[in-house]
Amino acid sequence: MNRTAMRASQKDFENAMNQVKLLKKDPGNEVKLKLYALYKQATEGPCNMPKPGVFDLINKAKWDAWNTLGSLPKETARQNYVDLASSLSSSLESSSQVEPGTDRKSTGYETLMVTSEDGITKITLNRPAKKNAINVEMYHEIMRALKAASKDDSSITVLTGNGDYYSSGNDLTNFTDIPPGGVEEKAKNSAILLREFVGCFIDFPKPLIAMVNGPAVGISVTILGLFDAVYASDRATFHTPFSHLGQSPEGCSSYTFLKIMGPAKATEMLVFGKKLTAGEACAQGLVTEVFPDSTFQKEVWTRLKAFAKLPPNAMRISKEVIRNREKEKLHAVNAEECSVLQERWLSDECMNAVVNFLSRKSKL
Ligand SMILES: CCCCC/C=C/C(=O)SCCNC(=O)CCNC(=O)[C@H](O)C(C)(C)COP(=O)(O)OP(=O)(O)OC[C@H]1O[C@@H](n2cnc3c(N)ncnc32)[C@H](O)[C@@H]1OP(=O)(O)O
Repeated sequence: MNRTAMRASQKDFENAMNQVKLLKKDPGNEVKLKLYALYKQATEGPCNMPKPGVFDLINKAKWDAWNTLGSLPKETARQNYVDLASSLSSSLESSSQVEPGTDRKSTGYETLMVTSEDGITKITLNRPAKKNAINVEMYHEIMRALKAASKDDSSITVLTGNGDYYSSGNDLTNFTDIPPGGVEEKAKNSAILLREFVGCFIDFPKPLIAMVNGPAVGISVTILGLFDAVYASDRATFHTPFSHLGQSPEGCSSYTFLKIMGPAKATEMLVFGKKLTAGEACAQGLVTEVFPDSTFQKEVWTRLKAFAKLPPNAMRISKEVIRNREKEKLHAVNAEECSVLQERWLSDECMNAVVNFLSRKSKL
């Protein structure tokens, strides 16, 4: 077909936008910038935004991508958007089809390893090169894995990390993927995602145990207050640097941490970002027990295998008795924390912290 003769209709364009929303795999920042630029060119014409400041990295990248399209006609931009979306959905869909019998096929997860054995479902955060930072795909996969574990025939569920970190918390590049509705829409979508994610931990019906194999940051720490037991290697640290990041507590920690360690110690962690060693976290009640790193895996698995032999219904009902009267309160706290964060994510304090990390000017 002669491509220059093709003209994508408004309907084709809308279908292509839906196709992009439904992609199962992240196409990467470069492609997302192209899509953004073509969308803006197709709907508004040539770039009409003032050039953002040099430190406003995210908006600067978007401005550059749009501005590069010069005076490309709206119709051509619309056609190019449709072509790009269609090539993405075929290439990303086919690359997600793997040979039968491979690990990926057997687990169906991109960012996790999930195994079930000896009555224990083990969910391993598996982005070691990124210190197991939780990207949007991982949030969804953890929720999917928890829902599956709540229904499988295992008695207990374990969450741990692959590599030297347990998790470095929220993947800060999540903030760079801005939808057409802008940063407000991004903040709203993130608050919805976070609320659903934390809700899965509040409602998880079986004993849920964290094996904290190394440093833990941000949301990977706060949700520990919703686990039934937390075993830590003596290499682990616990760090919630929300003020440093212009953010505020989540994971119900504004409630659970106060109950667990009292307001003074909770404030040191949640407001002043004090990093705790595993020993300190244990002394304050956030961690159940600390093990030397050299024997951590062996000692904890021996214990977990013994737990998994206990009658599963008794364990489930005991958890219900212990936790159920708190559930309503926890959901209310979760909702409130998410709504405060939705505002925080739009603040200069938060945006500057993210830009500083992404431009490699800061680390925790
Ligand atoms: C949508 C729901 C939102 C829920 C709200 C959640 C809030 C939080 O979780 S707040 C906490 C956010 N986390 C951080 O601020 C941690 C940022 N990371 C760091 O400060 C450091 O990376 C480190 C201290 C965790 C580790 O430092 P280091 O040992 O020097 O290792 P690298 O920095 O070289 O990291 C290797 C590699 O991994 C990338 N990475 C690590 N953490 C994150 C992260 N949280 N987000 C995105 N990327 C992360 C890092 O950029 C390196 O990548 P490459 O340069 O590509 O190798």
